[in-house]
Amino acid sequence: MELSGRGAMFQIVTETGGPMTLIPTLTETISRARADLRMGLPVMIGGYLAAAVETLSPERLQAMRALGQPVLAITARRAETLKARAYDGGLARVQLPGDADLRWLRALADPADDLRVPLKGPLATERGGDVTAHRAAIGLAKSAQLLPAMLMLPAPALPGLTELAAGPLLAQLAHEAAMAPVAAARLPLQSAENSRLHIFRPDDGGAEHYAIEIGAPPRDAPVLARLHSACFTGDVLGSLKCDCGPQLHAALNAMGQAGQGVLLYLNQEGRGIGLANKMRAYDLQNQGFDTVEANHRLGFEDDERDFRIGAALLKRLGFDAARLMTNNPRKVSMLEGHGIAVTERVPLITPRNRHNTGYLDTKAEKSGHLL
Ligand SMILES: Nc1nc2c(ncn2[C@@H]2O[C@H](COP(=O)(O)OP(=O)(O)OP(=O)(O)O)[C@@H](O)[C@H]2O)c(=O)[nH]1
Ligand SMILES: [Zn+2]
Repeated sequence: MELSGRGAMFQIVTETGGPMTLIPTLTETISRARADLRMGLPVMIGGYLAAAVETLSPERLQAMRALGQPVLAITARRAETLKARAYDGGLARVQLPGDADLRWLRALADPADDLRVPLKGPLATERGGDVTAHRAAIGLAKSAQLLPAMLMLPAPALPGLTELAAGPLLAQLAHEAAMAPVAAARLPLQSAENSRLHIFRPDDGGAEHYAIEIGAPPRDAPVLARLHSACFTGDVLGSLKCDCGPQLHAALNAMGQAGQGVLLYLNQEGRGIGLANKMRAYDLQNQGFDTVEANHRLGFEDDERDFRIGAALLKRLGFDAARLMTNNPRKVSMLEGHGIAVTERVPLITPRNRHNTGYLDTKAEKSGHLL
């Protein structure tokens, strides 16, 4: 490759790959795009200008409307609550009435006021045509833990906006991130003095995950293991609404007593929807919906977690078999499907109280938990 002065300088920096190595990869561009959406900046996806309704400003909405007629892409879950027809499989493209302002868009995206202001329709939705860009945009919003509602408008690329091709974005969002160990240190715990905390970092710019290794479990035997999804409210604040805090401590205590075990602390708060959306879900639960219905009304699936991470981390730590502490059969099958033999499911039953009993019943009735 011919190099200008600037390029030649780059080449000195890159020892092996040449100057192109300095250009962001697809994974890196996606990570940037997530940050853009969270800040309220639109991104370009497959020839569409795509903005997250949750973070869109009135000025940017006005600027988008000046360029043409946008549609609002929402999930079929959210469309169902809004009584809008979803012709595109898992999603719907809602047409914007001429007077639709940011308040209108937010009301469609966020179910907080659904009961107070029930009728948003009738909503007209589009059918036919290629929806790859819309699907990719919804996937990107979810992976940024934003409400899955994206304002979409075909537009020429604008300078400075992050640009992504729709098909590759969709494929990459389904791709498993590689986990690299970054640091580990001895960390004596109340439940087990002989413990180490390992930090793992994914290559996709996503959240770091942790492994607490108790004792020195032999790598050639099934390890007593728990995959624990982050729950700030339960783990840190001692919330009575769920069973997470008591489960975390019960698992660590059991491993401490056994003298060995591995607890993976996966930063998938709120079953993968993030703490802000979990609080939106709690607000809906206070209005009478159960934990599954609340997720659906927000436009999410019941469980948006990626349990492949758990299998990948166990493998990175050198284990290929586990005695898994869980009541969730999906965790067992996901591990088994990804190369970890589960030789035993160890139940992890914690006390009920008047605040968590409905939640536990719903997990048993709708999510197949063995409680
Ligand atoms: N969206 C949502 N997430 C919740 C709610 N209550 C708890 N959570 C989250 O649910 C997850 C529970 O994680 P785990 O205890 O590891 O998993 P589990 O599916 O309950 O399975 P077990 O291994 O049997 O505990 C955590 O990420 C919590 O933050 C809720 O009402 N809505
Ligand atoms: Zn919890």
